[in-house]
Amino acid sequence: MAIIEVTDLRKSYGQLSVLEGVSFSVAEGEIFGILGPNGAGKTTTVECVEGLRKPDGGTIRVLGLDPATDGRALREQVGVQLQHTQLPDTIKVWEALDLYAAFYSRPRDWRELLEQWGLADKRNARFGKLSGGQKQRLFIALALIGNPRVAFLDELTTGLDPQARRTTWELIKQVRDSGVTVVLVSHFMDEVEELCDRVAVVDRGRVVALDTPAGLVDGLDAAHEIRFTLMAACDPVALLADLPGVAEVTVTADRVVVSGRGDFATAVTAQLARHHVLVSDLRIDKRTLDDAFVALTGRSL
Ligand SMILES: Nc1ncnc2c1ncn2[C@@H]1O[C@H](COP(=O)(O)OP(=O)(O)OP(=O)(O)O)[C@@H](O)[C@H]1O
Repeated sequence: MAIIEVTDLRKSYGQLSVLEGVSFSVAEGEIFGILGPNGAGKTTTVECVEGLRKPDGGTIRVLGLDPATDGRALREQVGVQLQHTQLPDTIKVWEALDLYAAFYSRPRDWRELLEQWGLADKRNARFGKLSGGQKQRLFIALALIGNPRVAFLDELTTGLDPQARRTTWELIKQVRDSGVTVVLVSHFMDEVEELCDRVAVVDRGRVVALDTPAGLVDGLDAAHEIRFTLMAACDPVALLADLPGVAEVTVTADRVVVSGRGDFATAVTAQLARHHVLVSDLRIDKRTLDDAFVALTGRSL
């Protein structure tokens, strides 16, 4: 079931047209990513869906409600990650959670969230004294305090070290597994690849692709490649060209390049083993979400 439906969303700031017909839907229980270069219109899109900005055209339904007119009813069911400037430096961690819990009729127990997000020993610390990572985790805890059905998270792991990012990813998967739908705005390809069930790539105010991360990579014209050196004479074209997923086999002296799509690497390596073909320097060059992004937008993040 779609929990968010956005159809032909349009928005201009004065003469600047920022959204030119954005459409997508988010299914209940998924982690949905919004990926795009700077200025593509991601924040504008998400803030229209959250009811924080007013669109010029198109329709938005969140849990069947229009955020522009049913904001009050939606606020109970939607969690939004705050931006860094929105808490005073002097507020204590527990006070922030207690304050935000008071806005909701069925809030989560904030002590539980403190434990879950590794902030229990920072309960009495002032916001201004927290590290970047601790602030980030507090913002996520605040987005979840109202027991939302949908959570919007923007730049989830900015400022976190590699281990803290991995921990955050695991926690976000748990949030999804507990039934909360997550909309994630991100600049990080690895994060999107690891977390998102589906991704909308936004560029110049339009959705230029919408698929699973693997589907976006498979849609590339350029295929994955396997390269290896033959250690004894054999005919790799006869052996490999007809395997499922293989597009082309090129041989230059003893060096072989096999290009293909999907999981063709398993078929190729199994076939080599079955025919006792010994190879060396085997390398697999997989296309990545980064490649797909560059192909779709002409830019790298
Ligand atoms: N309130 C505003 N008034 C005028 N222009 C704005 C306003 N908010 C955003 N813009 C402009 O609209 C365009 C899209 O901005 P938006 O913040 O939606 O993009 P974004 O994809 O989220 O970018 P980033 O990744 O840099 O956050 C940009 O050119 C931005 O300068």
